[in-house]
Amino acid sequence: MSVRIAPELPSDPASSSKLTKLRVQDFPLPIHSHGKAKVRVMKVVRTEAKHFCYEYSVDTTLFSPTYERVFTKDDNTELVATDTQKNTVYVVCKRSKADTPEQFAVDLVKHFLSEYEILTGAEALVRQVVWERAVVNGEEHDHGWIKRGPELNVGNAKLDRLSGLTVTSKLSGYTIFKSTQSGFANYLQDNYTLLPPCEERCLSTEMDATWSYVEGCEVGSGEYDFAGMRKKVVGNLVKGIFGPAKGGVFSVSLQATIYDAGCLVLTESDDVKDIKIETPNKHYIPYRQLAQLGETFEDDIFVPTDEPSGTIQCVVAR
Ligand SMILES: O=c1[nH]c(=O)c2[nH]c(=O)[nH]c2[nH]1
Repeated sequence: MSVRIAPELPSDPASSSKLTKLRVQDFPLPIHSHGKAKVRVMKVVRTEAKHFCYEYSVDTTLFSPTYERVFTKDDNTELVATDTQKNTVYVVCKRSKADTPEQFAVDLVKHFLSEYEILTGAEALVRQVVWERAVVNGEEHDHGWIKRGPELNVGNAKLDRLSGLTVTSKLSGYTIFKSTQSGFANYLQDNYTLLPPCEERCLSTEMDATWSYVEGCEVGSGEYDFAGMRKKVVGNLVKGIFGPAKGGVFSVSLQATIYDAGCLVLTESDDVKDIKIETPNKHYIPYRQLAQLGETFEDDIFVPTDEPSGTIQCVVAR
């Protein structure tokens, strides 16, 4: 019978005969971290009456000055492997009662800091896929879901042992279209300008909006109503961009419109400290060649283009 003998690993990696480094000089390492990106998890919560589903893609990042030795000294002692971070996402998802990406992010960073003393900070970025309950014959389905568009609800939590908890919320890929009540005129005209001014155009964008919370908000309490705040912020962004349901509001530029919408958010939500709004301007170009094809352009046939796009963004802050 043959006996397998485990190969002896050198206890001091430096004494190993393996070549592990080529550098001839050490330099400072002012910034380092490690984490796992895009850990995908779907959680299904089943009640008697109906089911709920939560799909997330999570990035984790861990911070510890002690981990400098991992980079510089070939020393992996006490390193929380990125594979372990991935497993943690599944375990915390199982244990957590979170029904928002923000709360799941908070639960994750609290877990990391309470589990591993060596860490000085942890960050979790949680992107939630927006699954909408299907409606059949006017009734909400108990277990059928539909996903529309690239929209994501995102929560980010960063917990630092010294500076505490910071949470931000983000709506990404929110695609909107106005079929009127938009124009663009009075901009600089020079030898490079071809765009004709207009008082009537379509306006479209795939918006990202990121908001942070004023100090004193109990975002770490486990009870904060992130979902309610998201509904209010998104509602005011939509109101700011579209205006009243009958008649709307005129946009003289995307710049003016997103500033207006940002101000509305800050006025209506005392808890929001600032909001960053990013709006790539997706152009719908009038198809005037219709005339050459025996038809008339009546402000009705457009060519959608999203490349190149305008990149219009601002931060509105208190
Ligand atoms: O709302 C707009 N803002 C711009 O800065 C711009 N530039 C452009 O070509 N079209 C538009 N539209």
